Amino acid sequence: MTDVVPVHQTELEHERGYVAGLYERLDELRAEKEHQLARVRKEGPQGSVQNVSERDAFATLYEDRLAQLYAVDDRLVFGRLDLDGGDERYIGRIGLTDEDQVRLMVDWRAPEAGAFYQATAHQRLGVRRRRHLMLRGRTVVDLEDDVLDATLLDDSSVHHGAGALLAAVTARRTGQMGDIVATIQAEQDAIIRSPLKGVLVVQGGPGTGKTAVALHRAAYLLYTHRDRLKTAGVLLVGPSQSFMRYIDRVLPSLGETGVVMSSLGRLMPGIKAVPETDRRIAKIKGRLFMADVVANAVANRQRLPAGPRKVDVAGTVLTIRPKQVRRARDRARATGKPHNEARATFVKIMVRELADQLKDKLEKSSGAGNNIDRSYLTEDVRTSRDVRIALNLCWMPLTPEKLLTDLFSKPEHLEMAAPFLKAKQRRRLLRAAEDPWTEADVPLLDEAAELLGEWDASAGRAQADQKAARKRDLANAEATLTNVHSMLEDFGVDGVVSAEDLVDANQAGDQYVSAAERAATDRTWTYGHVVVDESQELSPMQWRLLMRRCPLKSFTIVGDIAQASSAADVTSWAEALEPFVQDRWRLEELTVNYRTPARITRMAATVAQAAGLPVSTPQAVREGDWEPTVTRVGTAEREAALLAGVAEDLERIDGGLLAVIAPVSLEREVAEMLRATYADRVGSGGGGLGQDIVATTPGEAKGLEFDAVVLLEPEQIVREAGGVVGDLYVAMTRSTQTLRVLTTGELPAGLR
Ligand SMILES: Nc1ncnc2c1ncn2[C@@H]1O[C@H](COP(=O)(O)OP(=O)(O)OP(=O)(O)O)[C@@H](O)[C@H]1O
Repeated sequence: MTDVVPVHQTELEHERGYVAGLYERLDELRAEKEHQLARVRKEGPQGSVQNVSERDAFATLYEDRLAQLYAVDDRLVFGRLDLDGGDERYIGRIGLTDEDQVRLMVDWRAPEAGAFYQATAHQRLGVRRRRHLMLRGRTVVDLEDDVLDATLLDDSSVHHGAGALLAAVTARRTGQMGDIVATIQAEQDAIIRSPLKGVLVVQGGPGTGKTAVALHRAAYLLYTHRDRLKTAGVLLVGPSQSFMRYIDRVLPSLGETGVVMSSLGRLMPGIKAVPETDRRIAKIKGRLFMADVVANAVANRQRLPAGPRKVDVAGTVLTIRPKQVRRARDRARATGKPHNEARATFVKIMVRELADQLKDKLEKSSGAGNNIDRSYLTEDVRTSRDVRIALNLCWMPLTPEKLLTDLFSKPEHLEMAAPFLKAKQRRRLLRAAEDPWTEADVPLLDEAAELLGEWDASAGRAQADQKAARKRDLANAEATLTNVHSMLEDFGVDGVVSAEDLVDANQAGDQYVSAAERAATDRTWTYGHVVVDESQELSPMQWRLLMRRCPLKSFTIVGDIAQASSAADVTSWAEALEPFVQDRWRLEELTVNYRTPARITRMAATVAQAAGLPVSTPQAVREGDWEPTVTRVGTAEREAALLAGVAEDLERIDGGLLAVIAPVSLEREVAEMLRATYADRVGSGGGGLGQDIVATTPGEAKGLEFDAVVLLEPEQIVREAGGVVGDLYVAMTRSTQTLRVLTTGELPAGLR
């Protein structure tokens, strides 16, 4: 009898040998870069300015490359293609060549790697066999072959494993999202590699890999369109800080660090907004008419005095008349500049007119002729405290924060700016001046910043100077690049470095900041591409802000319209996008659920459909081991039932991650209950180090996943969402293994 193990073993040994070679090369490259970096650093700050800045530019390049080489260590290689011509092609996180430029491994994003994800038995794309390599540490521990060429089926080297995809989707969750680079499915790959231009909407039910696809697409676009995107950058927007923490390791593991990641609450540099807990407020602040409210609020800060106003200029009393202010105001507004910048025009006109008035008065009182120096008079007017106060009352320089604080804390300001809102709606918007900014305020602050412009006109000039200097530097850098071309080639980075890289590196020496870092701190930065996750949640005002961040309108928008909470207030992508791009967007759909077992998706879909949500019948990759349960208990028994359920589920998931998802009003109580038994094991969001139990809410759990979910009081969750079932649907679809529903009251339709 022939034993199958030796054949498998032979193949395994073969792959181990090859993979060891790849790691050897990786180590070599690291050592090389370390050495080059040390050498450059050792040179110290000598030589001409140009030498010093060239040295800094190289140091930064080596540091970036080193960071990338270190980030890709885990599962460096994951696939092999056997091609018709007899060639073998290894697919991994980055491309590797040996000293003679012979290719050892292809970057998964390169066109030559596409077949790894796209080839099927029907459309082989020249592939005879696709092999998945499963690694632990640096060792290949298993193989899995997809045979696409039927003549290979009897080949003894073919190995059918347990299924790379199944192994990936059943792996225990850690509270941190991992990449899916080894098992991207064909429908996902087509989206990841879709062209850069235009607006791409990716619609998919829960767990279909929308977040994973969004992240891999960001990495793919940066790789494929490096020239265009390296300097402008890519912005990735997610719903909350806990979500951003959940996904923040994925891009580095794909060797990419150039993406600016931001939650909706952090899109305005310098503002750390908290979630808006009152959905009614979020809804009002999210509507597009708020742009008019903000514009009105700005216009209302360009005021006419009620009557003539006397001002003292160096002992002479002058009069500021409403008519005069109106004229100056109209001319300043006609410049089309933002408030703070147009103010300079307003002040200039007023000062000139007052100086004329002063001149007349002085001449009249002294009887002197036309011989008073105008510049002295202008200076007198300008430095008069009375004049300064009077002009400020007419046209005060403002920050976005000050404008909105006044707007929402002074009822008369709000009434003037939003006369078309009902009194009840305006009352709802009022807040104390010291209240923290919420996510719903961020687009309004951004709108205000846009209309107010730079605080100080000289800051605008400084920016223009900076731009001119940058242009000069770019020209110099182009010249430098030509000189160092051959040097770069030696280091294997030619083409990776651009003139912009050199300028950036030159600008600040050790305080070098990448395009991504600069973009993250500059509100007016415009990106080359924007990826938006959980985008069904965005309000029209949030869309408006994001559209401003990418005038080229190059977007990847992923989400599930059925998961929308009530605050988002949209029922279709067409409705959400129409105001900004009309019908110029394309739709792709993801149809397979990789997260949630079929038993759970069926129950969640029933609940969604009972509420009239347009949820299609889910297709899940596995059935799951445990039937979801729904239990009704008396209020007095709720705690005991919860703790018993948690204990049982923890045992089932054996070291995995468990979440109790509760209505917002119960979250704190639930966290305390859990802490009384599990102490430090209890965390929030996606959990933390050593925390395998999480107390959370449907809003916070959006986009995250857990091995077990215990869901408390579903009817109350629906009530808190203003009767919309989206949040409950989100909560029910977070689990990778078990779902347990506990209620003391009614149950929503579909769960009864
Ligand atoms: N091709 C794949 N191979 C392995 N795992 C995958 C694949 N696609 C998705 N997954 C896994 O399925 C889970 C769900 O993916 P993801 O969070 O991206 O879904 P989603 O569509 O954004 O979900 P939701 O809208 O419910 O938040 C993740 O654990 C992800 O790693």
